[in-house]
Amino acid sequence: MTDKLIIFDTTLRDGEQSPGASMTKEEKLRIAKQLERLKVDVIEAGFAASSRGDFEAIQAIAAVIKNSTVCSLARAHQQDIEQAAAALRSAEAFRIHTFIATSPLHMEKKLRMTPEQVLEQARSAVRHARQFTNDVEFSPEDSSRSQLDFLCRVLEAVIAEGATTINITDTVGYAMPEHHGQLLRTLRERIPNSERAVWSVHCHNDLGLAVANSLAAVKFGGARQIECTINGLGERAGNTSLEEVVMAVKTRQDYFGLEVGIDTTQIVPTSKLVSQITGFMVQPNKAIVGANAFAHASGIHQDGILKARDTYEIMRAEEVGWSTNKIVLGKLSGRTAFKQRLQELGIALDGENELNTAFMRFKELADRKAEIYDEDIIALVAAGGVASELNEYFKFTSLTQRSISGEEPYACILFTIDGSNVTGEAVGNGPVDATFNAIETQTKSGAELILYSVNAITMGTQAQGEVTVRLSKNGRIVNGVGTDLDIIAASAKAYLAALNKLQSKAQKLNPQVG
Ligand SMILES: CC(=O)SCCNC(=O)CCNC(=O)[C@H](O)C(C)(C)COP(=O)(O)OP(=O)(O)OC[C@H]1O[C@@H](n2cnc3c(N)ncnc32)[C@H](O)[C@@H]1OP(=O)(O)O
Ligand SMILES: CC(C)C(=O)C(=O)O
Ligand SMILES: [Mg+2]
Repeated sequence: MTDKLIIFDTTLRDGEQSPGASMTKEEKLRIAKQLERLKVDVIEAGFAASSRGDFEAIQAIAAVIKNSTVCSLARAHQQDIEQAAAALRSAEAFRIHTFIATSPLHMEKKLRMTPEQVLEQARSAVRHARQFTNDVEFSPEDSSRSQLDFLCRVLEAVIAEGATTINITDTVGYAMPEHHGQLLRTLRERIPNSERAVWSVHCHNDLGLAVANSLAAVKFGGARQIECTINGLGERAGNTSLEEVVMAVKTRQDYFGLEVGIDTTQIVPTSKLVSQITGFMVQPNKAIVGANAFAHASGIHQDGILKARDTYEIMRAEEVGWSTNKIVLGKLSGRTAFKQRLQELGIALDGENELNTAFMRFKELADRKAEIYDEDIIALVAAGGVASELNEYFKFTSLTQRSISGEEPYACILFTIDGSNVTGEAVGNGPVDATFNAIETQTKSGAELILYSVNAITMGTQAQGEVTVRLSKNGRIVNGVGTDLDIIAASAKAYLAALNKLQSKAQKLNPQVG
């Protein structure tokens, strides 16, 4: 029978130790329910003794989660362990996770304890935890900088006291994959009662090696539990990322020979939820859950993908919860991808010559524009050239805007319509509303605003703001994006960009419009 790899998620405990990722009880509960849908084996819900709020969050999670074991962290202290047990009491299945540092540095400088005192405290913590549950995990903190002989003594002692999981930690992300795998193997070989426990790893990403170290511990050290977090959230540079280890073990089943119980189609929804709640954006090129993880921009790859997805995809986007992979049209695209997109848009061109002409126009446009959207292609084919696409019909010039407490915000915008200067003035419920009203006094588009979102694309108070505006008119929906240091000016640019798209569609349907 194939061995199972236990997935222990610590997004709600170590993940929350990320500066800025603190979560409310309700937010933790939402994430815990999603982790249960993802079918993680163990949810570390928090550190019960750390605060009243965390205690209550663990209690609330323990009360509703039925299909995953719920766990709380506790120092090797009687009171911490009792708090953990009290918070977890109503869970269907629960685990107490107790820990104490075993490295010379931590014992001497932080705990100010002798190794013998640490050994005794570890032993009595596990003994105490076993009074509340048969499921007790013990972590020697800073394992990778601990002395092997001492580690063996402590671990043999805690297993004898009834610890059922032994979690080898790389607390500061110091380990190297080969050594970490070797460490696990040596410990399991040297400790006489090692077979009585499940061996686990908990790695940090300070050198970007958390996933590699975890997988090495599984492959070469016999670890059968990985501690990880969604999006790799966690203290400092974060923890092992759940999505990466799970997909590595699943995609390379031939190499690992292990099963995971995770419903991988829930990976992307979980990643999005955690990102939305914590406000930590996922970088576009992040493995598995980044927006570009299944996107193809270059012609040779697009051609390969359209002929056989396996050429450039080792996993299916759908397998991890994306609706599909993406072919992004741009200056590196080739004829195959362009032709395919025309077909998807229902545009039939007459023979290879027309296709070649359209493709040349597309390349010319792509050289000047980062990404080519469907509206661009429609306009490009309809207008018979690229010129109309590149000339912005509505073009931003400048904006004056005033917001004074107690007064209605006012905006005055200068822009061009088909090359002629116009000025619009209006008030509104807020500065953005006033700006959009001012634009409408001149364009009279009557379009409905259905989405407005702001993103900071650089850091700090000098951040470039990126605004997306989605407009709807006569059943057509378009997005406009605008960037500026001034968020209101970015909003105006985004609104005008969306109007340009509506305009180019209208021109295609009725060339007299405008
Ligand atoms: C590697 C990790 O991720 S460990 C988990 C880290 N997570 C957290 O620390 C988040 C929650 N922590 C907290 O809310 C607080 O630190 C508390 C409530 C746990 C403790 O608060 P305080 O009592 O004010 O102690 P403080 O945080 O200042 O110092 C920690 C104390 O715990 C001791 N300690 C640290 N780890 C352990 C341990 N595993 N077992 C026993 N004692 C420990 C330290 O030596 C120190 O003791 P001292 O006060 O006698 O010097
Ligand atoms: C408490 C332990 C498991 C930990 O988070 C670490 O060592 O990084
Ligand atoms: Mg940690």
